Amino acid sequence: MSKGILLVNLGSPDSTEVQDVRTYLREFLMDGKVIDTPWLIRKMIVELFILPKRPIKSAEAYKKVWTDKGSPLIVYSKILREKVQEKMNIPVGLAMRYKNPSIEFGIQELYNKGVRDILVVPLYPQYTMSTTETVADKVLDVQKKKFKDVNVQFLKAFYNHPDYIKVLGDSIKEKLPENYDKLLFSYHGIPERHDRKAIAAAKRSKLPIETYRNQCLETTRLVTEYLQLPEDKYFTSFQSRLGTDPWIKPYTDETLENFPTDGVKNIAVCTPAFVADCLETLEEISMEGKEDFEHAGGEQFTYIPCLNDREDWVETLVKWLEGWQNN
Ligand SMILES: C=CC1=C(C)c2cc3[nH]c(cc4nc(cc5[nH]c(cc1n2)c(C)c5CCC(=O)O)C(CCC(=O)O)=C4C)c(C)c3C=C
Ligand SMILES: [Fe+2]
Ligand SMILES: [Fe+2]
Repeated sequence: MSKGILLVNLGSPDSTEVQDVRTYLREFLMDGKVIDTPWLIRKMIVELFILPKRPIKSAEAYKKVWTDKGSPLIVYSKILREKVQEKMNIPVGLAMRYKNPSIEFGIQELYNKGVRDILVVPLYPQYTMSTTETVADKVLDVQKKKFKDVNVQFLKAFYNHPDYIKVLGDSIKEKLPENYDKLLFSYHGIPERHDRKAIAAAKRSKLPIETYRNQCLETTRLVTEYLQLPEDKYFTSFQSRLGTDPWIKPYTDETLENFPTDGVKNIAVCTPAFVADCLETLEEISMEGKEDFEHAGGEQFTYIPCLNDREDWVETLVKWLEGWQNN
């Protein structure tokens, strides 16, 4: 059967217009694996409490990072796809979980090229219900409805894969200033409840599972071991909290505000839950986070970019994908 690859990332609004941001947020937040309440309650939370005002604020944030070619997340994902395609002799497609190019479009493109056996690559190093699981649900849903003769498989989360740890470690080493007080690993957060659900599901199925929080801590542990950093030189925190539920801690915004009072004035920040720079890294961390840190008395803030289209990251992906192709 003819093989192909589908890279999948989260997705962005089609433009920075408030209406486009609202449509995007509606699709994203009405996903039951993102806001995991019964449908009616979710609909009320999203329509009454989030969608009236949040799109206005988010549209302003998107405007600060938008490029001539569109959203950074999509632009970097497209370049990554092109570079991986250049090195592979089977079709490589790209899709977004929300908005465009959709998963259905991505599978259709591969299908039109004769592909009937697809490896889906969720571009998230750590797995959790609001990322990897929802990609799998959507792909399987589309496959059952429209592509019954297509076989799909999924690349496993790679948060502890030695190849990934090496690429991430090298990307950090290249940007880490000589004199810094701490390297902050800021991961996207999730509600604590999502990890509790993962533990409960693992117990029921008797399968081993790492919570999302533990996967993040493991990525930090392996990278700092690779870089031989002493324990007092790094810290892990969780960003992008939404709503009033408790999310996994410690929170990045509080960490950045408290660092200077604790004598931590020169920092570098990396964001290993994201493989491509996006709103959450460029605006929330490298702009807002930097400003809050400096306002609290911080002196030096170095943002370490995501892997984006780094050559060693492209080569690593190609190595993994060829492993599947030749299997
Ligand atoms: C309940 C809400 C959210 C959960 C859970 C969540 C998990 C989660 N998200 C990412 C990756 C990204 N999130 C991005 C933006 C973003 N995330 C949420 C909410 C939740 N995320 C919102 C509302 C937004 C939109 C922006 C905003 O209004 O603040 C992005 C950036 C998208 C872009 O266009 O650049 C990414 C990437 C992960 C990895 C994750 C769980 C681990
Ligand atoms: Fe998010
Ligand atoms: Fe954010």
